[in-house]
Amino acid sequence: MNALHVAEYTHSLGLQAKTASALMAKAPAAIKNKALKALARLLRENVDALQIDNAKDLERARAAGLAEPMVDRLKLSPKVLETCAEGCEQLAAMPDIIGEILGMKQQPSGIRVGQMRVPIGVFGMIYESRPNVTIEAASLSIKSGNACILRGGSEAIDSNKALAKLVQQALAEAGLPQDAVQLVQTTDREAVGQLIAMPQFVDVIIPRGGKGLIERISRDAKVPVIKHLDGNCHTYVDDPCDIAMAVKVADNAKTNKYSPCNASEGLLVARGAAAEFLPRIGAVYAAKGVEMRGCPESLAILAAVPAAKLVPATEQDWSEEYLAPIISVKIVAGVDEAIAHINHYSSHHTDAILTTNHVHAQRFLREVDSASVMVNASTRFADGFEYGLGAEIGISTDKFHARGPVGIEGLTSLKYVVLGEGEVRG
Ligand SMILES: NC(=O)C1=CN([C@@H]2O[C@H](COP(=O)(O)OP(=O)(O)OC[C@H]3O[C@@H](n4cnc5c(N)ncnc54)[C@H](OP(=O)(O)O)[C@@H]3O)[C@@H](O)[C@H]2O)C=CC1
Ligand SMILES: N[C@@H](CCC(=O)OP(=O)(O)O)C(=O)O
Repeated sequence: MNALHVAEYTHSLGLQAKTASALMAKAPAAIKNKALKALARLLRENVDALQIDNAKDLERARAAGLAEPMVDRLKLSPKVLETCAEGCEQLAAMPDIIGEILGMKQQPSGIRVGQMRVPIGVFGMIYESRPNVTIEAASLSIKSGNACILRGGSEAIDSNKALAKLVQQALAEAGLPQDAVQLVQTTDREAVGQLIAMPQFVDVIIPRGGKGLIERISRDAKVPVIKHLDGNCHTYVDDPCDIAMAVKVADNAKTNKYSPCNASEGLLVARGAAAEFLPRIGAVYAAKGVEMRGCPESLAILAAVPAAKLVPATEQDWSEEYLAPIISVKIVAGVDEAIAHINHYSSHHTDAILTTNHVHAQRFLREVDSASVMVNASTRFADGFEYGLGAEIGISTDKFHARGPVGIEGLTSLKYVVLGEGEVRG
């Protein structure tokens, strides 16, 4: 496709989405739930076929030398597909919030004023090469009565095309417009440029990705944006803290999975806890092959850990999102320095304190300026499903409209509803 064809193609996706969105906005809950249940069934019926399409993506990715954590996120294993199917069923079982009226109150003039929850309309989403996101985004879009245009990562194109076909089949089975969920079928980035510049069709753009994507969106978007960007997340081990718990949580926060945006990339340790904590977490990371990029003081302690991969940290490391078996390690004086470091270097995604001091915990929750702030829990929990939202569009690193994991509510807005009996303003 040349640039002109990409523009025409993206324009047609926009027009179709806009038309479908009007039908989705008034679709009854039972019909939307029928589509979600049909999608769950189709995912289960097509596990083998989906593996074949996914294998094409995996083969290309391996041939291109994609890093193992990135290959891992590309996989559509039967387990991943079952989780997607269960997610659709869970969304179907959740109450429909579209059309609900909140806070209706009579005013001195006699009119009653409340707010009605309505779909946003059409959202365009650009996301990484993780094909299960196609199902999470599609299912949330259906449940929230929106239409969407999905542009997944180019490495996942075959998997995404196969999944999008099933989504459209499910929509058709339920009698909903197939164009309510459309996948951009080309990997040409020109389509991204078009998608973010069609305010006549697209109400909001959700970019889910790293720094290259941020730059493009900031430069070219003509549509409102809810950013879902990089995660330079921290775990701060306080003094005092339960050291055994801190080792378990800091291990999970880094090594449970390396590619997600909610994995911890920085480990801060209070000076008073370092002598006891660092050798223990150092041994765990060493056993898992995690490289530790430390400040001089932390390296002096970690040097005693057999087989530890130690590298002196540079200034750049404090800002780095590795998405790999690497973590930066810094000893800080205490909670004040930890909060200051996080507010300076973190990407305001998710940060955690591990402590037994209530005042320190409260200060961390109030003073750390991130979308999720946690006490005694792994940053890996920053996820819509884990937060009880059923599924997630992603983790918003913006402050407006939606912040943190975004579920159904994040895809809606509230409009004012005014009910009168002929009142006029004096
Ligand atoms: N906050 C959140 O919810 C989430 C954030 N992330 C973040 O995403 C990043 C990891 O994913 P990664 O795949 O490396 O992210 P990228 O930003 O490289 O890619 C994400 C998507 O953006 C597209 N893209 C990237 N740059 C451009 C550009 N200049 N113009 C047009 N499209 C572009 C990619 O397309 P193409 O395939 O063509 O490269 C892909 O579809 C990490 O920073 C991670 O934290 C990941 C998941 C969730
Ligand atoms: N909320 C998700 C994070 C998804 C995420 O960041 O994905 P990716 O960057 O593709 O590895 C989870 O924890 O499963």
